[in-house]
Amino acid sequence: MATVEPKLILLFSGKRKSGKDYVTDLIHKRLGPDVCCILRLSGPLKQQYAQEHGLDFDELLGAGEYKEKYRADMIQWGEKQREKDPGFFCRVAIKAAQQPIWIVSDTRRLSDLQWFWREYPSQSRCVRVEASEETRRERGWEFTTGIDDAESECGLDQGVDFDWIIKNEGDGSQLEEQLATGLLSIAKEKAKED
Ligand SMILES: Nc1ncnc2c1ncn2[C@@H]1O[C@H](COP(=O)(O)OP(=O)(O)O)[C@@H](O)[C@H]1O
Ligand SMILES: C[C@@](O)(CCOP(=O)(O)OP(=O)(O)O)CC(=O)O
Repeated sequence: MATVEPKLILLFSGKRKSGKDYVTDLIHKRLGPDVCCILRLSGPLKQQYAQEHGLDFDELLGAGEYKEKYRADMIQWGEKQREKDPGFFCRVAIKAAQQPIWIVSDTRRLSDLQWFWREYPSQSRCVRVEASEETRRERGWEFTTGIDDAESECGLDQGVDFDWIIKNEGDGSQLEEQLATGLLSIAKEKAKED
């Protein structure tokens, strides 16, 4: 398990090219590396997948064609791991966490959220990053059968009452305002609960 008990965990999800990494990087810069860390469930998945398949881990972490080439097979491989142990990637991802606020940038399945809700019920908040298909296409997204209609992309489309929804359209000119008010609102609500 993690070496520190978190005060707040922001569980992010969103469709491909909705801006999960972009938004979580902005929040990380806003709060600072002493206060928060970004954790990725896909990190340990890609590392083990790369090891088992003799692939380049750094390339899989990138945003280019190399990752997309192996995405479908990584999804299937990852789902087989999750069937055996739904919390495996969550446990590995939080091991390095030292800061009081955790930003999990890439939850995709109810089993991901359920693990955090079970292990950290009072600290976990669900955040959804949304962008129109037009905006996502402008950022390089193309609908891919077997990926954009599968659990990896659709697993959290229903059944989640999100604590915060971030609209990340266009150049995101409204983004900074949303982040300021959203973070303040979550902090205030958490303080009332503690
Ligand atoms: N508000 C924004 N303004 C400018 N560029 C953005 C914005 N949101 C996302 N992007 C860009 O769009 C691309 C996809 O964003 P990313 O965060 O990687 O999406 P995801 O992690 O959801 O797949 C990246 O090149 C990123 O820099
Ligand atoms: C097999 C994956 O973990 C690959 C995820 O890679 P990224 O997290 O890099 O994806 P995006 O940022 O949304 O483009 C997805 C899964 O179903 O576990």
